[in-house]
Amino acid sequence: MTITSTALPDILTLDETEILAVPGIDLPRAQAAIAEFLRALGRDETSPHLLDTPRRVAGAYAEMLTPRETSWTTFPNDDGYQGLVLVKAIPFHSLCQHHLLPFRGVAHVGYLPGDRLFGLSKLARGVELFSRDLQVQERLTQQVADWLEDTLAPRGVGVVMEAEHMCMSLRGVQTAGTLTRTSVFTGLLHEDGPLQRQFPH
Ligand SMILES: Nc1nc2c(ncn2[C@@H]2O[C@H](COP(=O)(O)OP(=O)(O)OP(=O)(O)O)[C@@H](O)[C@H]2O)c(=O)[nH]1
Ligand SMILES: [Zn+2]
Repeated sequence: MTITSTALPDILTLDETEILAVPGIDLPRAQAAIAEFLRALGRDETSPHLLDTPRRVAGAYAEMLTPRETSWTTFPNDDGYQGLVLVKAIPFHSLCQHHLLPFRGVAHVGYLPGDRLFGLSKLARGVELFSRDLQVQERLTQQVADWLEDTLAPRGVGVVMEAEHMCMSLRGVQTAGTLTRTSVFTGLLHEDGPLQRQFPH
């Protein structure tokens, strides 16, 4: 069976068998835990309306915690391109480690190439790789920046993420629409200047 997301069609198409194969995810156990969770919330998980819900919820969380498999091809910078490579407005979603609720928004990821280049799609895949986890936005932003540094040894990296946290929108302080912006700039992008200002702000 194929699980697809209509909200973010570009991001997810995952087969349930892939989820079962992810180390650390025990789908039947998660399903039993959700049934117990429903009972603890005073809901009758045996009612016809909820019969399939534990399976669906377990599958949904497994999907949200599983990045798609990919290869991480890099290319030599044969033409000696020196300018900024910047992919803007990459949609992403992650799960807040405090409440297990989603936060979602856009990431702007760029680097000043050294000897090697990434295919552009890999910048979006890198965001996905670290966002399919229990996260805080600060760590997620730092991890994407560190991964680019470690993989490409570029002359500078910039990662800007802007997201709405459902734990702030739907509960607690209930400030729907609030956006949190985090950013990491390294190397030649570290100093605020014309290069850094190419990132949306
Ligand atoms: N720094 C940071 N905080 C986050 C992130 N996601 C959620 N939080 C915050 O984590 C905090 C958890 O605070 P607690 O006081 O332990 O939990 P809480 O009682 O549910 O907090 P309230 O949301 O204020 O009701 C909250 O202030 C959340 O807004 C994130 O990505 N980064
Ligand atoms: Zn939260």
